Parts: sequence; C-alpha cells; structure tokens
Amino acid sequence: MKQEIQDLVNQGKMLPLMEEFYTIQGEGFHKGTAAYFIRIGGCDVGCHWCDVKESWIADLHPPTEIEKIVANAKTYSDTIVVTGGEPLMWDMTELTNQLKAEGMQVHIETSVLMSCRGTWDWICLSPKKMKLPTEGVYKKANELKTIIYNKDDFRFAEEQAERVGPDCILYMQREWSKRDIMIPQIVDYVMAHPKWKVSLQTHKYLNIP
Ligand SMILES: C[S@@+](CC[C@H](N)C(=O)[O-])C[C@H]1O[C@@H](n2cnc3c(N)ncnc32)[C@H](O)[C@@H]1O
Ligand SMILES: Nc1nc2[nH]cc(C(=O)O)c2c(=O)[nH]1
Ligand code: SF4
Ligand SMILES: [Mg+2]
Repeated sequence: MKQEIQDLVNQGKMLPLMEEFYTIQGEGFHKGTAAYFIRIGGCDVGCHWCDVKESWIADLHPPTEIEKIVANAKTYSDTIVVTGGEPLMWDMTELTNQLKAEGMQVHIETSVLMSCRGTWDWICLSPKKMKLPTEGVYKKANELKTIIYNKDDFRFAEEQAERVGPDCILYMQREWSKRDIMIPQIVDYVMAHPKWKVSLQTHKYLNIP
C-alpha cells in the first residue's frame, strides 16, 4: 500500500472496507431491526470458530474513503452497524462523526472495545479469552454478547458479566458449529440464571446476510 494511503488509513480517513449490506440485525438486543452493515477488514484476535475469517487480513480489503462509505450507507438506512473484523483496530472517529452528522444511529460489534475511538449509540461487546478488553472499557457496553462453544464458556461469561455496568444486557449466543450440543445447555442455564438472555443469530435461520 502506498504510504499516503496508509497514512489516511492510520488516521481513520480511509478504512479497509470488506463489504456493506442492508439486512436485518440477527443478534442481540436489536435483532429483528433493519440495519445497514459496514464490515471493516482486519482482526488479530484469531477465534478458531470465527464466522468471517476472510476479514482478518486488512490488506485484502480496499482502503475506502469515509465520504464514500457514508454517502452509500445513507441511501439504505438510518441504523448502521459497524462490524468486522475488529473495527476498533482502527480510529473510527471520522466514520462515526460523519454518520452522526447525517442523523444516523450508529452501533458497533466489537470484541476489544479498547479506548473506543468513535461515537456510538449502541455498543455490543463480545469479549474473547485470547484478547480481553481492558478493564476500564467494560462499563461502556450496552450489551454483553458471550459466545458459548463449550462448558468453560459459561464460567467465562459470568466472569465477564461481573465487569460490565448494572444496565448492560447479558446474552449467551451459541457458537454456530456447536449449536446442536450447546443450545439445550444454554436453555437450561438461562432458565436457572434468568439475568441472561439467549441470542441466536436469527439471520442464519432466515438465510439472509
Ligand atoms: C464476526 S464478529 C465481528 C466483530 C468483533 N470482531 C467481535 O468479535 O465482536 C461479530 C459477532 O459474531 C460473533 N461470532 C463470530 N463467529 C461466530 C460463530 N461461529 N458463532 C456465533 N457467533 C459468532 C462474534 O462473537 C461477534 O459477536
Ligand atoms: N444479519 C446479521 N446480523 C449480524 N449481527 C452481527 C453480525 C456481524 O457479523 O457482526 C451480523 C451479520 O453478519 N448479519
Ligand atoms: S474477534 Fe470477531 S472477527 Fe476477530 S476472530 Fe473473533 S469473532 Fe472473528
Ligand atoms: Mg456475522
């Protein structure tokens, strides 16, 4: 990549755009709501069951001007979900400022939350054991979406739930490939611990992106 383009990406004036699509939010609190998804490339967390491994290498996705992303998004929806990859690998200030200036509701799907560069109306935090969010950021999450792949993930979910704020909504989402084994366990767990809710990736059952 040319140095001047790399500089613009580092400043968040361009972002490696993997794909954009208008669909129904399938997960968590806003499931069932039409939203325009902006998927930014690049992730170094390395979940072995990741849905979108094609997103991991940022260089495979074209650096794209923020103005172009925003102009396109606003023709589809006033609810935007920024996802990835791990969107907070990048400075999201410019993207979220421009989306907010257009009056849009801006949501994020993130595993790290980091210093949270950007302005968000809704933050979905999905922490991963391999790369935990830093302690200070948990309180910013509006929802905590834990992924349940095996029994130890119930313990991890409870540990993560102790770090978020009192109003944060708690979800358990079965890892897709383990759905037949883990859904019955999650159902039993949530009935025994009703502070949790179930999240199911409904888009996969609806056969939509
Ligand atoms: C692809 S990730 C992108 C955003 C960010 N990297 C993250 O992990 O939160 C979007 C959401 O999908 C979840 N996810 C990814 N692969 C999954 C799978 N195989 N089964 C269930 N949920 C999955 C993640 O935990 C996250 O909540
Ligand atoms: N419909 C739909 N809902 C989603 N919620 C979170 C997604 C993601 O990949 O971040 C996702 C996705 O890929 N599609
Ligand atoms: S953090 Fe998110 S994008 Fe990165 S590997 Fe894990 S699920 Fe995939
Ligand atoms: Mg997805």
